[in-house]
Order: sequence, then C-alpha cells, then structure tokens
Amino acid sequence: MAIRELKVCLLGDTGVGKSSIVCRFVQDHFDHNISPTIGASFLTKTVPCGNELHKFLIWDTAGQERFHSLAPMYYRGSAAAVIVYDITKLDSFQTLKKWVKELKEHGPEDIVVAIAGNKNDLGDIREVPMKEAKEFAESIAAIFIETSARNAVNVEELFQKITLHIQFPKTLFSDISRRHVSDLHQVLQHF
Ligand SMILES: Nc1nc2c(ncn2[C@@H]2O[C@H](COP(=O)(O)OP(=O)(O)OP(=O)(O)O)[C@@H](O)[C@H]2O)c(=O)[nH]1
Repeated sequence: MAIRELKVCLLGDTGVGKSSIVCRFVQDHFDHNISPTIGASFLTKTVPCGNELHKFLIWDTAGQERFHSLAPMYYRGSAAAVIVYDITKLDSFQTLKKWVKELKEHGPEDIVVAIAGNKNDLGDIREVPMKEAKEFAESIAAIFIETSARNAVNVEELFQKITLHIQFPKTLFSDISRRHVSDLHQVLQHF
C-alpha cells in the first residue's frame, strides 16, 4: 500500500490545547497537567485512507510569544495548518486571525487551513460564539470544527476533514458534488 506523507503543523495561542489535541489524536490520551511546549514537538500517526496509507507528520508548535519567530520553519512545506483557539478565550480567537493573516502572506500557497475551536466541553463559559467562528472560517474557505481534546470530541474528525480536503482540493464539504460521493464513502469507511 502506498504511503502518502502529510506534513501538518498546529498553530495558536499558548494554552489553547494544541498539544492536547495531538496527544488525543496520536495516543488517545489526555493529560490535565501537560506542560507548555518549548520550541515545537514532533509526532506521527499513520491512518488507512482509501487505497493509501496517510502518514501525518505533525509539528506541534509552541504558542508562547517568544517562540513565534520559529513558526515559519514548521508551516513551510506543510500540506495543512491547524489553527487552534480556545472557545472560552476571545483573545485566542484574535490571535487565530493573526495566524491566518501570516499564513496568507508567508505560508505555502495551497496550504489547507483548519480552524479548531477547542475546549468545547467548557461551553458554559464560552466567549467565542460558534456561529461567528464558523462564518469566519467560511470566509477564508477553511475547515471549521469545534473539538474537545479532554472528552475526545471531534479530534479524529478534524484530521479526517484535512485528509478529505487534501484528496479533494477545493471541495466544500457542505456542497459535495455527486461524482465525489462514492470516493468519499470509500475513504471514510477506512477511517
Ligand atoms: N477543559 C479542557 N481543557 C483542555 C482541553 N485541551 C487542553 N486543555 C487544557 O488546557 C491546558 C493547555 O493545554 P496544552 O495542550 O498544553 O495547550 P497548548 O496550546 O499546546 O499550549 P502551548 O504548548 O503553550 O502552546 C492544559 O491544562 C490542558 O489540560 C480541552 O479540550 N478541554
């Protein structure tokens, strides 16, 4: 089976849950006392996808401002960027917008952007309305999903959506054309 390598980087404010999302995806584990990332960390996960294996090469970057200048090393050459914000922190959504701008100006031209609103288990103290974030994602043709690394909600789905976007570029999944439907079924049944 052919292996396709997909470099993916995670960007976003410190504390939004980037490492926790990666940890949930790769190890199906959640650590309440996880330490802030220093520089970046690297993990991989291979998933079957249609007739291929997709190997995610995941660069989890540090959100602290002092590491900001390192980010281009990780988004350069990436097939996808997951920009994470914390639904309980409006500031983290403003930071996300700055990352979108930076990627547009300096990132790879065809990079798939996925916006993940993490900590959706904390909906009672939400500061970022889902509708606003979804509309923003649509305005830049990005994937949008709310996740909870803690409760294992939508983390697999996030990477699944990325895979689909890479396989079927420019397809908006709210409007899948008929000719893609059978291919998509094939892909999804292998997840
Ligand atoms: N309630 C809740 N807490 C979460 C969730 N994801 C992460 N956390 C907590 O948020 C804090 C920060 O998580 P990290 O994964 O270290 O955040 P990060 O974005 O990688 O932070 P940096 O490495 O500093 O960039 C930790 O205390 C996590 O346990 C979630 O989905 N729900």
